Amino acid sequence: MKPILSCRNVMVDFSGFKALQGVDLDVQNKEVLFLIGPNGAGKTTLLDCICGKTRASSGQILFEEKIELSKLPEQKIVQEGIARKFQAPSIFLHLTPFENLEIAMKQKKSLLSILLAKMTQVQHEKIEAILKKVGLFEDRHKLAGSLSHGQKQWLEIGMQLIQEPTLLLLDEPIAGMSGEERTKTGELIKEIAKECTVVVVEHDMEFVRNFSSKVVVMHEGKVLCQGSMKDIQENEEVKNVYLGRSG
Ligand SMILES: Nc1ncnc2c1ncn2[C@@H]1O[C@H](COP(=O)(O)OP(=O)(O)OP(=O)(O)O)[C@@H](O)[C@H]1O
Repeated sequence: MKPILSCRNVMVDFSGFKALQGVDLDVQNKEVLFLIGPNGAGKTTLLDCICGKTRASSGQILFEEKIELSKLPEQKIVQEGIARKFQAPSIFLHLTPFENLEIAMKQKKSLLSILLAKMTQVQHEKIEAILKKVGLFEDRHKLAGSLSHGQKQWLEIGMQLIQEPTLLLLDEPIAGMSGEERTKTGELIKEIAKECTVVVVEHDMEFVRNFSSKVVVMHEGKVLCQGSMKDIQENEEVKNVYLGRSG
């Protein structure tokens, strides 16, 4: 099977500091791939390179076998179907979940024109479907600022999903969440992966164990190893650099 995303020898140099030192990674269509590894391993930098926030100093990042992402501006990468959710939610707290999704759906217009413009029935239904998917339908008319931390994160995921991405990048999506919210987020990721490939940066090993289809371990700007969670846990190098001897 051809990978949906293929990174070859990707390097990032921050004024002499080599944050990525030749990353080779294939991501298959509709898999839930977890990127793990010690602090500073380069996980976030790799997501930044894929979505165009950071430029690779060399190497290739090929999307859908033909689109060279390392040459494209961020907005064009979004248009190609790659969505990125950052750690901190960037939702409008003084608007409702419904309105937030409305804005995300019509990204390029001004805030006022979006809220004044009439919505088609199809658009309305699309927003409602996303609200149901992320578990916010009941709360769709509350102020987003009054939602729990987990609900705010789900709203932001919904704002990415409404763009109908092919590849969704999530950076530590369960940070700060309660146990119940973590499980719901894992279930949501599994649901999303029916239609979209998902790459998740995560430190919580229980979460990775429960919801990953593939795990990639990064260390010092490179891929150290990859496989199932079981493969990873049995790998001696991974035990040494990350999971510890008891891991
Ligand atoms: N803009 C930057 N300028 C200089 N160095 C940077 C920059 N961004 C990241 N780094 C460095 O690059 C290395 C990789 O950082 P990155 O955030 O990708 O690691 P990470 O694996 O995501 O770590 P964590 O798990 O702590 O989030 C770190 O040493 C970091 O300090």
